[in-house]
Parts: sequence; structure tokens; C-alpha cells
Amino acid sequence: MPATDKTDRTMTSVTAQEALDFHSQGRPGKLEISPTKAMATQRDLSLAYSPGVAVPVLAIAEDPATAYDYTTRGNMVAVISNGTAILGLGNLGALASKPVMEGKAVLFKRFADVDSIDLEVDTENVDEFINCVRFLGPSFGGINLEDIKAPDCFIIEQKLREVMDIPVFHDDQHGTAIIAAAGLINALTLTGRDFKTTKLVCNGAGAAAIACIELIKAMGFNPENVTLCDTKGVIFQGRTEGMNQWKSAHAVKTDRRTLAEALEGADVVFGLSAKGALSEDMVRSMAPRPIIFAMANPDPEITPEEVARIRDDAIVATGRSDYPNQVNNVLGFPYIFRGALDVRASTINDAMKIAAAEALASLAKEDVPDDVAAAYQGNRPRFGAQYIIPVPFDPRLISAIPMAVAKAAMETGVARKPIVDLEAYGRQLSARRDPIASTLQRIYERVRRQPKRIVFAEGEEVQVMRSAIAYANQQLGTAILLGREDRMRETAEREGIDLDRPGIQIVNARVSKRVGAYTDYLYARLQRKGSLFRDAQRLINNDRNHFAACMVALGDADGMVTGITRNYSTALDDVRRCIDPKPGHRVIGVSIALCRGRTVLVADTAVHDMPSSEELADIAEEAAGLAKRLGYVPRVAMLAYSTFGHPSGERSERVREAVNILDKRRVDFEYDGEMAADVALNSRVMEQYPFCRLSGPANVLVMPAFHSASISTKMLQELGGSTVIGPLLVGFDKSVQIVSMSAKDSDIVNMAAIAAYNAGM
Ligand SMILES: NC(=O)C1=CN([C@@H]2O[C@H](COP(=O)(O)OP(=O)(O)OC[C@H]3O[C@@H](n4cnc5c(N)ncnc54)[C@H](OP(=O)(O)O)[C@@H]3O)[C@@H](O)[C@H]2O)C=CC1
Ligand SMILES: CC(=O)C(=O)O
Ligand SMILES: [Mg+2]
Repeated sequence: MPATDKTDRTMTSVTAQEALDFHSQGRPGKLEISPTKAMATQRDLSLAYSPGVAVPVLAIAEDPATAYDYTTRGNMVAVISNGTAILGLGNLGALASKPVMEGKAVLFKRFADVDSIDLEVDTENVDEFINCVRFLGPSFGGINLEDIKAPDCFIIEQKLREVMDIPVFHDDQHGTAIIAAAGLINALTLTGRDFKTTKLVCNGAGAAAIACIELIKAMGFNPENVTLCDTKGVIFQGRTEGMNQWKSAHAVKTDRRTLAEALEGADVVFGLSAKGALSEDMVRSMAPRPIIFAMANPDPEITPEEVARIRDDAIVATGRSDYPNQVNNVLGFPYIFRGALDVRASTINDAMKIAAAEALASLAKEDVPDDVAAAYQGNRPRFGAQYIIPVPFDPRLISAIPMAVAKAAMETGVARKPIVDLEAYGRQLSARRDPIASTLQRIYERVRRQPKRIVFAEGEEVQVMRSAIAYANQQLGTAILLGREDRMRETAEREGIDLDRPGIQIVNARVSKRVGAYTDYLYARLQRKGSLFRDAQRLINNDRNHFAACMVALGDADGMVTGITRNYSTALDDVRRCIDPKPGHRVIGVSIALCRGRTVLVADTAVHDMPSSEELADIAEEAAGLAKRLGYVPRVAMLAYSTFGHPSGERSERVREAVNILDKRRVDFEYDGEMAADVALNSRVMEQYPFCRLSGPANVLVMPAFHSASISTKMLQELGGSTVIGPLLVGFDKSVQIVSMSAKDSDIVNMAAIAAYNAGM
């Protein structure tokens, strides 16, 4: 069976091909290493390497703690596996585990700004594995062991904890236990149960299962009420087959022998075994208001749909992101290590685990502020059966969990560098949140709640087809592919793309019944601009941009995306023939630059060549409007080469006048200028101008002209390592986005999502 077939049937939100493409596009894999120091001059080289490097070497040799000051150690975690229990897929070897380990390394970075590297160790021999890892200690601030089968993982972790002086944490054990415990705390509250009397059955007796039941017993569960099952059934006292010391420690006195028998009347079931291990009959036999955590990955023991078929009183959680209540260790490991690293903890102890579980549980009970609500699919979440635990994109996690973990480490004496100012620590934690994740996530989540029909004007292009499928699969709405159907199907067939799936609509411009309506509409717009009816007819028949823009203009689609086959300004001219600016608005382009720790909007990066003062003021208003719609409080800097009159010059005069115009318009956002880019972006430099009206570094930069806008955003991207999205077109009466001709399918999907987002505003 080809590798992809195993998962094809089960992945609803992404296709197997998409998953392979995602991993192979650009640089293969999901990680790269980038230096934090410039290595530009002979001096840099002398400092970074010989002879300068000898100085920190000697300092560390004298005082090992200084390694945290002079090297990456303090923020570096290794994700280490031998691939013997990869998710619920079984023992597929060290190499096959690499995508998962790279994935965890990326999640460390994205969610908690922890640097991380994956290490796949090719041995199933426990001693060899331990020996390999123990000597790596000096490189890292912590070790995340992953996907190592039980019982080997228990021996490995125990031994490494003894011999290493940094946190060693097998995430499948403790990460899972922490998240499951948090979900359980809330599910028990909702069903009016308590820890002492609740009866729980855990199917699976491996790494995750043993750790989960150990943690819940530590939190107050009565051992007699916890029954463990494995492939041989119930683990009862006296059983000999398939046993080990870790299972024996949890064996109970009971006559029940099968999972089905164990589940009769049970309050809670934890599935930490394999796909499909729970049947409908088993769930039917559980107590009223049962709690079902089917946590096997990628496919749960039983799906929420299957449970819903037989009972409506259950609280159900899975390990997947495409169902409510995702009980997955991704909610824990980035933040737990963040807290542990920040206090240089020597270990991650039970108090720290329980603190993390409790912090997570209480977050779900808190009222959700607006910016957090945006991170949630569906409506604003309210504590209840469908929301017992926060989602991984919840922006509060980065402050709440590390804080709880760090405090517990300090209270239990394992923090080697206690934090004095916890308030300042909280602010630092929030600043670590990666804006890329939150900005795009907010857009995607909003669109999922109000799906939109987006026409992909260049539907015959293969990357456009892929983007359309990704758009539909992510439940953003209907993707309308425009083009000749036979050509599309030919390409789709050749590339293995399935166009006959929900959410994909093909519109063949040549045979469309709407050609007449679009031609009439276009002719009415162009007849006094030198065009004959025949010209309008030709544009509709032969040009996809005009056809697509007319679809949007006449309400047959909510928005459009184009740009792959034609340069930006030509595509823009095509659209302008069909769609006007919104009354009282000006069409401009805004690029979103996502830089480390901050997001900056840059305007106008698409339309006005050398804007007048009046136009610059309009651009400021449009860009500030977009910033607000994206959830930011705009602080607009009107940029120039000079700052507040120095050095003076005609070009700065134009920008200064734009500020005067904004003053007269009494706009309702912060703005000031003219100012140079360093004044706008660096609060220390801004302090030299105490009269400046911006309350902090600018997040919207209005450029004095198109050339400076275009040059600076491209330089940011190429030299500054920033991700630049856009330019996004704003100010049109209908929602249109144009991508660059070099756009990849992920860029096209992002722009389609943005088009859909704007269509809903
Ligand atoms: N949602 C989450 O965050 C996480 C989920 N998991 C999931 O938990 C599962 C187990 O992972 P892990 O503990 O690391 O793996 P292990 O290999 O350590 O343990 C697997 C356990 O599952 C048991 N098992 C397998 N199939 C069945 C079955 N059909 N019925 C009963 N028991 C069965 C095995 O029984 P035996 O001992 O008899 O071989 C073994 O005890 C995986 O599906 C994994 O994806 C794991 C970590 C995190
Ligand atoms: C999520 C995870 O770590 C697992 O399923 O193994
Ligand atoms: Mg795992």
C-alpha cells in the first residue's frame, strides 16, 4: 500500500497530497537554522570564532552556569525519538519519526519561542539510547523525549532524569497526562462529579496511559476506581500475560476481563491505544453523562460522530484539531518548557505538571475577550461540553502556562534562576507570541464562521487548483475555479488532483449563461470610455480577470483572487474596469510585514506612484482602517527621510502637509510625522522627540511614494528575514486580491482567505 493510502481516508481537513506537498515545497522539511549575530566583517568573525570565541570558552570552563549567558543552551530543547511508537502508527523506525519530531520543534518555536532541534536516534536498544542522549546534555536546556514505546520509555526517562541536570520530559507521558488531567478537571465539574468517586477506564497501558493515570491518582483519584486495559483486556491482579512492572503497579482486583466489561457503568474512558478500539456498544453501556477522551492519533478510538449517533449526553474529546475539545500535548509542551527554561529548572516535577494542568483548566472557564474569541472556530467559546479546554491558538496560553510552571518550580526549589519581577515576566511572555500565527489565524477563523464564495480567476493553473482545494478543505467556503473545464480536468487528472469534491465549483466562461449579463454590465461602464459593445464582449469572452471581476460585481461570487499569469498592474487595470472604489474610499495596497515579535502594515505598496499630500492622508486612513479590521490599534507613522522638519526638503514638505490634512479631518486614530523609519519603529529613538504623538512604536507605516514602499518591503523580505503578505488591496467596493506572479499555493490560499475576510467586513 503506498504510504499515503493509510491516511487518505481518515484526513478530512487536509489531503494526503497536500501533506506531502507541504513538506516538500521550498526547502524540504520544516526547519532551518539562522544566525542571531551578524557575521559580516573580519571583526565579527574574530569575535564569533577564533580568537574571540576563546573568551566565553574559558568563562564557561570556569563557571558552567555562564553557558546560559554565552550560548544558545538556555533556550534550546532537543526533541529526541527512536520512532518506536510514532503517534498511534506504531514502530516505524527513527527515520520515519523525523517529520513528527521536526513538527514538534517548529511548534516549540511558533507557540513559545523555544529554539528546538530534532534528533532521531536509530536504536531500539535502551542502553544505547540512554548513552547517546546522556552525553548530549551540554548542548541543551531541556530534553523532550518523544514517541518511544512503553515500557522502554519509562526506563529511558528514569535513567536520563537521574544522570542529567536539565529537565528530561517524555512528552507522550507527561504532556499528555497534563492536558488530559486539565480536560478531566473541567469535564468532572460540568457533570457534577468529583475525583474521589469517579470511575475511570483507560484503554492502552503504554507511555501515555500509565502517565495519565499516575497523574490523576496524584491529583486525588481513588486507585480502586481506575481500570487499565491493553490488547489483552483488563489488567487485573494476578494477570501474567503481556505484563510489566508499570502495568502491575496499576492492576486492580476485579472479575471483569474485557474492555467491554470494564466500561459497563464507567463514568470516564481515556483512549490512549489505537484507532477504533471503542465500539458504540461499549459507549452505550457507560454511566449517564459519560466522559469520553478518545486520544489516539491521528484517528481516535471512536469518533465524536459515532458517539453522537448513540447518545447525546456525552462529553467527547479527541487528539485532533478538527473536532471540538482537542486534548493534545501541543497545548502543553511548548509552554511547560518555556516556564522551565525561564527559571533554569533542573527538572520538571509533579508540582510543575499539576500547576500546568490547573492553569489550563481554569483558562477554559474564563470569559473570553474579543481578541481571543477571534482565535476560535465557531462562535465565542463558552465553558461547556463543547469547550472544556482551550485551543492551541489561544493567545492566552503563552502567558498563563509558563507563569504557572515557573512559579511552581520556584516554590518547589528546582528553579536555579528564580524570577523576581513576575509582572515583567508576564509581559515578556506575551511579547513572545508569534504574530504570524495570530494574524492569519484570526483571518482564517473569521472566514470559517462566515464562509465565502471566492472565484479563482486563473483556474487552469495547477497551483491555483491546489489552492482552491486547500481553500475548500479548510472550510473557508466555495472555491470557484474559472477556466475551460476540459483543460482543467486534463491538468487535474495528470497532477492527481480531485476536482469533484465538496466546496469546488467549476465555471466555464465560454458556456456560462451569465456572459450576456456581464457583457451588458461592462459595456455600460466602458461605453463612454472609448469601448464598443464588441470590445466588452471580447473582454468577457477572452479574459478571465474581467469575467471574474464581473462575477464579483454582480454578486455571483463574494470575492476574487488572481495574479499568477499577468503582472500586478495589468491585473489591477483589468479589475478597475469592472469594479469601482468604495464610495469615499481610495484603492491602495497594504503589505503586512511579519517580523520577529511584531507586525507592521506598510502602505501604499501597490497603486499610487507619487502620492500628493491629500492622497497620503487618504492612504493613512485606508491603512489605519485595515489595521483596525485586523484587530490592531493603529499607530500611523507618516514616513520620510527627515524627522519633524530636519533636514528640510520639498519631499518631506509633502508628507508634513499630509499630517496637517489628517489634523483637519479629525481622524480617530493615532498618527504623526513626518519621521524617519528608525524614529517610527524604535521607542528609544522616538524618545528624542518627546512631543511625538504616537504612544508607542508605529504599526502602520505610510510610505512617501511607491518606490520607497516597494523597495523597503522587498528588502525586509530578502534581507530582514520577515514574512511579507500582500500587497492587500483595500478600498475597492468589492473584495479583490491580486497575488504576485511568483506566488506559491500557500500565498494564493492566504490571499483568497483575505479576500473572503474583506468580503465579510
Ligand atoms: N492526544 C495526545 O496528545 C496523545 C495521544 N497519544 C496516543 O496514544 C496512543 C498510545 O501512544 P503511546 O502511549 O505513546 O504508545 P505505546 O506504544 O507506549 O502504548 C500503546 C498502548 O496501547 C495499547 N494498545 C494498542 N492497541 C490497542 C487496542 N486495540 N486495544 C487496547 N490497547 C491497545 C498497547 O497495548 P499492549 O501493552 O498490550 O501492547 C499499549 O499498552 C497513540 O495512539 C498515540 O497517538 C499519545 C500521546 C499523546
Ligand atoms: C500527540 C502525540 O504526541 C502523539 O499522538 O504521539
Ligand atoms: Mg507523541
